[in-house]
Amino acid sequence: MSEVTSATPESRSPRLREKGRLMSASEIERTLVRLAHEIVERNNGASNLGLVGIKRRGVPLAARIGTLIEKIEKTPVPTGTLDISFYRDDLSTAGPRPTVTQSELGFDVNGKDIILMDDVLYTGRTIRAALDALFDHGRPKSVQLLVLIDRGHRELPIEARFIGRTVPTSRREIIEVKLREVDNDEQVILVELID
Ligand SMILES: O=P(O)(O)OC[C@H]1O[C@H](OP(=O)(O)OP(=O)(O)O)[C@H](O)[C@@H]1O
Ligand SMILES: O=c1cc[nH]c(=O)[nH]1
Repeated sequence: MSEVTSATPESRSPRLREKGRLMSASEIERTLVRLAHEIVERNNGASNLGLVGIKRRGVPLAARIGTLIEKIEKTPVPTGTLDISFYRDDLSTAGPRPTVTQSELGFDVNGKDIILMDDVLYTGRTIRAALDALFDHGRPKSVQLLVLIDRGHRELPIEARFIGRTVPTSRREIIEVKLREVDNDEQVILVELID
């Protein structure tokens, strides 16, 4: 039986089937606590750190990890946001009017050890674009990548230093990260494309 969801083939949404929950809200929270400790341990403290979240879900991750590091080290960590939609190398497939927004980093990245954060690492193209955007703001001492989920299938030589969970996936699967600040829900689920 074929599924018809709209008048034209172009506007049909792919059918998705939920395969299971990978992380609950409390598992996400515990993972972020562990990652905050790892960041501090591997950087000998937090004094030279700057946190940068990639819109959309990297932003609440950076904010939460910033709060956790502040609790551990008793010092605030500069935290900013990158919106990389303008820098993606696949704009032609991103829709007719991709949004272009100014990034508000809000602190000087020069000489800092930057922890760049996103929810999912897949092909690596978002991170490549984020690095371009970041270096438009200055020259950090280092850039270390943190992702909540690494699902494999890299198309570029990009690896994360801090990983919440490594999830082997097929290309027909999608990881959906839901965070309360963005989605009014909190979990990570695995879904499968069935169209
Ligand atoms: O490694 P990549 O192949 O670049 O994929 C990873 C990116 O895909 C998702 O963003 P998406 O473009 O779906 O936008 P969203 O964050 O607004 O959901 C996710 O949040 C990562 O940023
Ligand atoms: O599975 C994926 C791939 C890219 N981005 C996501 O959010 N999930």
